[in-house]
Amino acid sequence: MNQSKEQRILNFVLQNAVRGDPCSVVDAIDKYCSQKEWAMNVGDEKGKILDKTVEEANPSVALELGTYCGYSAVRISRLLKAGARLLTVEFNPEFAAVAKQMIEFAGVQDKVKLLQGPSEEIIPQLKKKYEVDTLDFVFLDHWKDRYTPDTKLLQECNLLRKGSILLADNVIFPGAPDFLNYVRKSPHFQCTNYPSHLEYMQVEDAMEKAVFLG
Ligand SMILES: CCCNc1ncnc2c1ncn2[C@@H]1O[C@H](/C=C/CNC(=O)c2cc(-c3ccc(F)cc3)cc(O)c2O)[C@H](C)[C@H]1O
Ligand SMILES: [Mg+2]
Repeated sequence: MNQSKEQRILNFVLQNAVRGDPCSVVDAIDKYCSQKEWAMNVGDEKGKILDKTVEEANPSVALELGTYCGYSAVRISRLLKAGARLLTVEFNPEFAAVAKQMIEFAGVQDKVKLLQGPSEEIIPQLKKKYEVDTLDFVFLDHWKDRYTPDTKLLQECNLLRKGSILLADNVIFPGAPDFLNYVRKSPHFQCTNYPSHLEYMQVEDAMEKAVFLG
């Protein structure tokens, strides 16, 4: 059975990155996906915005929706302080398997917990099953039409606190118009837009930061 693109990306990392070095894993994925096969990783340009926002949040507990190959899970977790953790949610078993190996090769497995399943089922379990009080940082990068329902679900489950930072990828391309509408109109969020470009392309994209005001 021939390999998937995601398995080819993983193999390139295993052969070209340095085990235990998260930066080399991120660089290897960017190299492969910019030169060989495009893939929907957040990429380096938007990745730098992600880095700055993670550093601003300095989270003890972070959540990512849409692990895919694990690029942003490795990118986020490399910045986490001692004892901090990232919970990343992926419902596709093939992608979860690739991401698990990616995370372990990068050596960040002690900081990252990969939760396999749909976000709408996992989010309501975070407090009791995963011992989360509130989330300091949330990265939204899953199906774009799920950003709004999952943001509402995070609020309903009391998982956000005053100052919790949400960061959403792709608010221009492919676009998340209802999410932009929701957070920008809501009195509970203070929003900032970060213009950028689609990963590995010269297409306009942007990220949106939404700080929960309580
Ligand atoms: C319903 C269950 C919801 N709950 C869920 N629960 C758990 N996991 C979920 C859920 N919903 C989805 N996932 C997982 O997250 C991943 C999905 C990621 C989606 N990302 C995009 O679609 C995108 C497209 C482009 C793009 C740009 C230009 C193009 F030409 C083409 C594509 C660029 C980008 O940066 C993009 O992030 C993964 C594939 C999928 O299994
Ligand atoms: Mg994306």
